[in-house]
Amino acid sequence: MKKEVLVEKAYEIAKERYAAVGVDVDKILAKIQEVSISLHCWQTDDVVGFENLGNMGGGGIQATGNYPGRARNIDEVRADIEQVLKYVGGSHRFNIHAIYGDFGGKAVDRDQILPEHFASWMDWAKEKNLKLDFNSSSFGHPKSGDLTLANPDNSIREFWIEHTKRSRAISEAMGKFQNDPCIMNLWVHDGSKDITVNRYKYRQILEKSLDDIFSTEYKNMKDCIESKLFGIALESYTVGSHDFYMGYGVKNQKMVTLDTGHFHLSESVADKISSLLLYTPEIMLHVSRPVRWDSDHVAILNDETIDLAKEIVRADALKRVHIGLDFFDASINRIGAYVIGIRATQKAFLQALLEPLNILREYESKGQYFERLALLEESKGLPWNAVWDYFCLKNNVAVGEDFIPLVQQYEKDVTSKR
Ligand SMILES: C[C@H](O)[C@H](O)[C@@H](O)C(=O)CO
Ligand SMILES: [Mn+2]
Repeated sequence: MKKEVLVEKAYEIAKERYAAVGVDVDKILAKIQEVSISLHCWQTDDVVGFENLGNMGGGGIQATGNYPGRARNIDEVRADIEQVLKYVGGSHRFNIHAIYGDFGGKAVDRDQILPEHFASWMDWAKEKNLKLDFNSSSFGHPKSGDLTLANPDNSIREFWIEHTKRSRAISEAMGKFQNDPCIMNLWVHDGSKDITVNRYKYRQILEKSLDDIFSTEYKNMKDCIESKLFGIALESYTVGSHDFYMGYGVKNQKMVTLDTGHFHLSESVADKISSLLLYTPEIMLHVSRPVRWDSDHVAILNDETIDLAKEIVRADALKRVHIGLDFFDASINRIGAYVIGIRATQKAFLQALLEPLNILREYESKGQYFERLALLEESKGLPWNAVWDYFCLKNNVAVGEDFIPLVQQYEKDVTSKR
């Protein structure tokens, strides 16, 4: 029997199976189609960028591995992303770091970047039906050091404030161009390798810098601020900790970015969703996979990602939570890495949407906790994968593992020749 027919048959059976627990699968299919994911640009090239200043590395992050074929220029990034998009259903976004500007071979320092350096990205995104998001870049620069926006040295701090203000202006230009708010993430690695006796002082400086940066109001961009547990070589102290940004975000009604790799490994990021939703307008996610530390492994369909998606759906917050990816694995085929991570994130949200929530909530309201636990357990085995396959089929993208040979072919034809 043809695979298409099998997928359609399985979908019809799944529909009935889900209907028995009160879930309308056709409606869920329409919802998952709307779940948009912001694809990070930096898995294409191991977070190097195109600044022509000589990326210094460092600044709290590090891509590991040397799999051949990383994108070496903007055209290769675009070609790779276009390839990735062939294997994922739905319409998505593209998230650019400031160091990926189209600088035309010139050395443009970070306090000099302008919207025009991103004009070709805007045109490309429009052509590909992608909306853009943006990030200021504090790492990999001679002025990165241990401290940027929290630096007591005026000239260094002002340099980074200027960079971040310009990044916001670029985000505004992108948002206006695409007629949809561009979300700008601010993550700085600022911290200390060893014990510091100035925790309060650096946080005070960071707060002042942020107040200055955010003093310009924009209509077409939204800010989000990302904490971290620690950066590489900055293990003892992080100025922008979760507590810091949680406080800043609540006080100033800014979006907080939750990167799933930025917490203690046994800490539940999913559990943070409902608290943040009560006190901040929206949330940004960086879906990642920490292995023992913030290792930025490719996102997979693990309990953490499923729980995160479930908490968002249970809070009816799909419109208030923006889903971005953040992993950079340089040890495997990079196009394959994207496809796995995007599809895993979509699958997690599909599972969340298929949860028989009405019955589960009814049980809970009546104190029927055995029944609640039993249905939670049984619903893990409901045929969500038949719905997933059907979603892929309807979107004309590879069903199941069929994308593996396609990614291999692109490697053979394109990336292996770089
Ligand atoms: C390159 C990204 O901005 C970076 O990964 C940041 O989001 C982060 O998570 C740092 O650990
Ligand atoms: Mn991140």
